[in-house]
Amino acid sequence: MEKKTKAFELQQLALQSTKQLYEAYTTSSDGLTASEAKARLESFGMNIVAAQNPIPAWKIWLNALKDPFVIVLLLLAFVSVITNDYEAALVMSLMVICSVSISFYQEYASQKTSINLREMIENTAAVIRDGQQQEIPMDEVVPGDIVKLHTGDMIPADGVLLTSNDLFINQSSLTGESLPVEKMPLIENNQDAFSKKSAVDLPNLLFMGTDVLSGQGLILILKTGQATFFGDIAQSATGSKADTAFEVGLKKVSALLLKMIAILFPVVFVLNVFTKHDVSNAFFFAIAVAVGLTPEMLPMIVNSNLAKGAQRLAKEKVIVKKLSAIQNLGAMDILCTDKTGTITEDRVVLMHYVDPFGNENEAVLNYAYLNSKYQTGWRNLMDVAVLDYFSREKKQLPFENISKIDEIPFDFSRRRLSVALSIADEKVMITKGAVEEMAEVCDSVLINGEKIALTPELIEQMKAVNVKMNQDGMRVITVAQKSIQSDTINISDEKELTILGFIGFLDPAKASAITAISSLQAHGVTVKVLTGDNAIVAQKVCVDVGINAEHYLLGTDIDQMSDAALTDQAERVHLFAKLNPMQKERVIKLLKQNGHTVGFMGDGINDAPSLRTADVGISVDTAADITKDASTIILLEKSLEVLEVGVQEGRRVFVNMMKYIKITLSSNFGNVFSILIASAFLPFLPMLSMQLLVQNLIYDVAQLAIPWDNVDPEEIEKPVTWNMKNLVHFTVLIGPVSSIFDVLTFIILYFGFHYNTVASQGAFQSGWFAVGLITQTLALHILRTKKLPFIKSRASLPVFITTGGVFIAGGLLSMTSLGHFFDLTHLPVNYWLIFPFIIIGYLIVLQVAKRIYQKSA
Ligand SMILES: Nc1ncnc2c1ncn2[C@@H]1O[C@H](COP(=O)(O)OP(=O)(O)OP(=O)(O)O)[C@@H](O)[C@H]1O
Ligand SMILES: [Mg+2]
Repeated sequence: MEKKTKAFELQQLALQSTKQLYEAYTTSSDGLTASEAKARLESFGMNIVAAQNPIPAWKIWLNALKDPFVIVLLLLAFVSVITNDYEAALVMSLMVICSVSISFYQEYASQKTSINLREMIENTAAVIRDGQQQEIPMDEVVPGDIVKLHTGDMIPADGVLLTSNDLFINQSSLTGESLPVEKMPLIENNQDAFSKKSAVDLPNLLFMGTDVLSGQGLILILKTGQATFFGDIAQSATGSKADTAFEVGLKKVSALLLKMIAILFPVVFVLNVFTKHDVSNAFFFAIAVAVGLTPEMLPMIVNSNLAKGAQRLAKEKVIVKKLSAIQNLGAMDILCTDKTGTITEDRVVLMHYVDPFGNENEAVLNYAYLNSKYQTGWRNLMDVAVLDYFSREKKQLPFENISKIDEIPFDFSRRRLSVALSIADEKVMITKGAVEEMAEVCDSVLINGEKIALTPELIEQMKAVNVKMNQDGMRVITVAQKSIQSDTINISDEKELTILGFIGFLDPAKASAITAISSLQAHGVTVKVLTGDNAIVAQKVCVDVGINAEHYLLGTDIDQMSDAALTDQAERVHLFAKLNPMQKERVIKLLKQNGHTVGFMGDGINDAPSLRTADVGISVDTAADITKDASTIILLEKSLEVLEVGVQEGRRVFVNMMKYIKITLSSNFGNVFSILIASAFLPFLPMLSMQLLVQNLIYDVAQLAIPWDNVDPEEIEKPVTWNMKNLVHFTVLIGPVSSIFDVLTFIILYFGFHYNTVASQGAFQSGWFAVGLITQTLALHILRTKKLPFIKSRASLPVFITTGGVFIAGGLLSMTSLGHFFDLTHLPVNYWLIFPFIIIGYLIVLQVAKRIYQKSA
């Protein structure tokens, strides 16, 4: 309903004249004043949608309270109060406070980290205020602002178009339609046609969440933030990126555990009712068992691991926009990258301006300069290089009276850029672009001021000039021109052009790319180059940085291949040249489908679709807004070296998270057996619900240190991926080891110490409490590494500290009167003499089981 009214309101506004709108919004073509803008920001609020708002602290507290562990504790506390056991109630309340505080803190801190990181990469909008154009953070745009739009910009908020120039918008986030839509302002003679259209189809309405594919425009902002059309759908749009393989695996594990709990709960309950004839105790015991099996720490450990990793990466100038991207970074086994700025220097330099035969020619430079200077689309490295050269060499144009008539912006399928100028009253169209695409639209060449029709010989001669330049690693662009009559130009005018000559840019391989690429390859990441440039230049650069580019595929080649054929080729080929944005994306999609975790690194607006499709989209801070928006990782310095560091960190995070999951899953699996056996045979509960919960809490706190743990270098040598089969195998093999020693403990306590009556249950429970706590904690040290624990691989100090904490807590509870709160009793000295042997026996068997697992995995 609300969406409808929003649309309706926008529609009504869109049909008003500019003058009416200026009045309604008390603004003008000079924009708002700074003070007015400030006042509006205060009354309308920041230009952000609710989905981007941080979760308020009270909600995080509430979420922490919703934890099953906490609920059971509260329930037990409540029962304790009813049964007048105030001591127990007090203890349980303390535990609740402790647990809730920890999870609140973790959750709050990871949210803060991710907000801080996001703030480091800011999108800006070009607003006109006080008659001046200025860049302001996009979230400070207010209704009434006038905003200038260019190729590659995101539309900052909902607005109405005032003027436009070949403006094409991608509205797919709103409509799902991926074809570009042309937008134009309302003028007298299109009013009728406009009034019949729905809001999204109105050519003069632009919406937040969409972006400029090409052209320019000027818009008046009507609605900002949550009031925008996008406001309501942002939630689903931002959350739409598919789960990472890790997240999928995590969900499977959680589902598995839930199933285990669902089956176990009734079984444990019924068994204990029959054997102990105490319904309420049996019920609470079953609940405590269920709580013990719930991996309540899982989200917390995962989040704090990721936040920790993101902070470390930020120090390396790698900004992670979405925390879960770190998992994919660690799992990535193919990195696709564009060429310019990634494996070549970030600066392209103009080196040559030559006529069709390769002789230096000032006219070629002058025309190239005019083209770059008067185009207003996205200015890329090559345009910058032309302008730089001109000013650095203090060149002067030999003409006067230049005015601009029109332009056709660059796009990645034409690979050309045209401007129409009037030079001393003569109208010319100047076009520059990729050699192959220019050849299609030129029919003559200018040689010594003379226009000569193209002949096969001439074409051969020019090709030789190009190839020579390409082989030297130079990218070449053709410059051409023709006289025109009309005052507008469009794509169909790009024909019958006369070639003036070529400009050559030096785009040399980066020295640092060589080491970075070999190191990535050594660590199991294959690097592939996906470029829009031609094959000869790209091949040269690939050879320079150590990428095997003997075989390559062109955009035109892959268009003729079936998905299956291309998948097969894409596995083997490392260089793809002359690709348009859609072709780049297709290669990535197919590699992904073939089971790889694929990263893509690019900085152009042509890279946005690929960045979105890749498992990890990597871009740079200087890239266009839509490019940054499509990426999950932003490098503050564009270099493959920091990426290498990022990959290592991603793997480290992955390994640490996996540790927790493996250990938790296997120890839970083992506990299931122990509890079933104890439930069936003992005349009393093997442990009180309270004791189970305390044990659980202590153990959980100990695991909080895992994100700070060391990782063996061998474990991050290769990409790390989720492997469900190995995980199940590990669980089934390792889990029962603890059951064996639990049962051994039961036997010792029951038969050796004769704790076999309800009256002596306290001692029995205390005995198992100590064994369970210590074995689970030490298991962490054995299972955290593939190597010999303590000697060949040592945990980090924080892990040792928390482990020590468990020992102290366990000792205090077992040996001092503190344990009485939980009905734990002192055990005879004899038991403590046997205790170390149980523990050591367990550790040895566990180490052996781990070895067996490794041999078989
Ligand atoms: N501003 C421009 N004017 C004319 N032609 C251009 C311009 N920008 C790019 N081209 C042509 O289009 C081709 C493809 O563009 P570009 O090199 O930016 O693609 P890409 O896929 O991003 O490649 P890269 O891997 O080098 O970044 C260029 O090789 C060049 O021939
Ligand atoms: Mg590029």
